[in-house]
Amino acid sequence: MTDTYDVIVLGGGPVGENAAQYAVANSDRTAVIVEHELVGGECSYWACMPSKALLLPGSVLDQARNMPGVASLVGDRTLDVDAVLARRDSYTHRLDDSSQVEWAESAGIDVVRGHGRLAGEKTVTVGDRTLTARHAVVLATGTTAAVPPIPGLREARPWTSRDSTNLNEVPDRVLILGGGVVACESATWLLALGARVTMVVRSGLLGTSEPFAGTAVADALIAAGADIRTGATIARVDRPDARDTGYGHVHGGPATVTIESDNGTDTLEVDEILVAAGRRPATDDLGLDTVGLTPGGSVPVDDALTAVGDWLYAAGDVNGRALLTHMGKYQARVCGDVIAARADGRPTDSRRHRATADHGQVPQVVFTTPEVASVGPTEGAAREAGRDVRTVETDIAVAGSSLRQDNFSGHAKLVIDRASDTLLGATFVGQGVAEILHSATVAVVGAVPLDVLWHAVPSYPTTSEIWLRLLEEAREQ
Ligand SMILES: Cc1cc2nc3c(=O)[nH]c(=O)nc-3n(C[C@H](O)[C@H](O)[C@H](O)COP(=O)(O)OP(=O)(O)OC[C@H]3O[C@@H](n4cnc5c(N)ncnc54)[C@H](O)[C@@H]3O)c2cc1C
Ligand SMILES: NC(=O)c1ccc[n+]([C@@H]2O[C@H](COP(=O)([O-])OP(=O)(O)OC[C@H]3O[C@@H](n4cnc5c(N)ncnc54)[C@H](O)[C@@H]3O)[C@@H](O)[C@H]2O)c1
Repeated sequence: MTDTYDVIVLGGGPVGENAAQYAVANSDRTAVIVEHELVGGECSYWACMPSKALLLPGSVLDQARNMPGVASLVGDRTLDVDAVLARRDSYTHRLDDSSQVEWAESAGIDVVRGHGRLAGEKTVTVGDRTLTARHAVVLATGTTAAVPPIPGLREARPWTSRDSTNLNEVPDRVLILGGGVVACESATWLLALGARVTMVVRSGLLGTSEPFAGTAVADALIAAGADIRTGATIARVDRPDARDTGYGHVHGGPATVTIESDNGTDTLEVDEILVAAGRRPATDDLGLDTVGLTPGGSVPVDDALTAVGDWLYAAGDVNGRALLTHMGKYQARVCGDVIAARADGRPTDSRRHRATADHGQVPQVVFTTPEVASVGPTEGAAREAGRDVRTVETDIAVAGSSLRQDNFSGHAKLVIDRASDTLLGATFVGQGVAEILHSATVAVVGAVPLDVLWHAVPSYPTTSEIWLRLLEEAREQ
């Protein structure tokens, strides 16, 4: 086994895999992925895949309940919890990464198990082994769940997203701390699986989205039974019988949680606490100090994903640019292309060598019921950035969306750059809007003028007809 590779990648999540693949593609370059847990990373086993597998059955049930001819078959039946969890397990391969390792090997990429650390320029240690890179080291170590320093919280062994996505039993009473994406998606599936949910939220839900998105999701969660405490935080937690029972099991006896809110102080007894309060970059123990970087924070990079010289790169969650799998994999493609070009002595000044979409062209879908699909800045963010914008918005119950389910409700908004009359951002809320997001992403990235978009005719009857309503509104302004 060699200890010298052209490219060394630390972290075998979706981003590390893609960076390695692109760096060696169509060449005789060698690469190794160093992974201390499972190849496939957070996304495959503890984040995107299990969460989406848990969410879809609830969404299908909701659609069925709103579809005459099907609703009477479903009645007031609830989800088959065992079947939902079994399907989730099939997507996470029961935490077995052998198929991902096989993929790496088939792509000519070695996998080394263990914790990797930088040890100076182009040098990585894994246990007592020292690896040397001829061309590049890529940091793709992702993030871990942040647990705020609230008295008694850490000692209570609360659930994090790893537990809620890998739940093996449904706690009866769950308190969720946070109002971001993890909190809203987890609340959606926990309610659908029969838990009683209280959310403790500092301000509104989905705070970085258009405000109507958070309101729609909050209304839906409340309708499903959630108790949402806004303007609230946890002051302390007491859980005398906290135990390490493993991922997705209730971590001991009940917890008493003291909640401070605009309405005063309240205590609540719950069976589990889910902390969904953001992420921390996995850089504490990565040897960043050996190359002049500061441990603990995100690794700053330029648009070529370069962190130090022309050899150290950071892609995906670890650089803090956009904590999303698709954006991390996009960065990995850019990063791999840059490594390949530099190794071959080719120029790196073309568009494919710059992760420009990171700057205000980031698409995201929140898979709640209703879904929230957005790209680019909100109106507020655009104005804060000094852009001169106009907006159009409308409720969506066009022919196509109304056909999807009775009582379809949804809302859409475009943020338009006044000077160029092109789209900067778009937000859609409603059942099934995830699949129309890419049309907006193409319009934003392509800077398509609205009078050109007018000629992109949506098919009838589809949810995409919302485009026509929005463009009509824009024309009338
Ligand atoms: C509950 C949840 C749901 C999500 N759902 C979505 C979604 O639907 N869509 C979406 O786009 N994004 C989603 N995300 C975000 C997504 O999971 C991340 O953006 C994505 O996993 C980032 O990929 P990554 O490869 O950068 O990091 P990770 O997936 O975190 O992978 C990093 C890898 O590095 C390894 N590692 C870390 N340090 C070392 C070291 N020193 N040595 C060796 N190995 C190391 C880790 O074990 C891990 O395998 C979700 C996140 C959460 C928490
Ligand atoms: N569908 C998706 O694309 C998807 C799904 C899940 C997660 N993700 C990504 O994963 C990342 C992490 O998600 P997240 O929801 O953990 O983070 P987040 O940053 O989206 O939300 C964190 C929430 O916790 C709250 N919070 C933080 N500290 C707190 C404290 N001390 N007290 C009370 N509240 C506190 C914040 O106000 C916010 O509401 C996000 O960047 C998200 O984009 C994406």
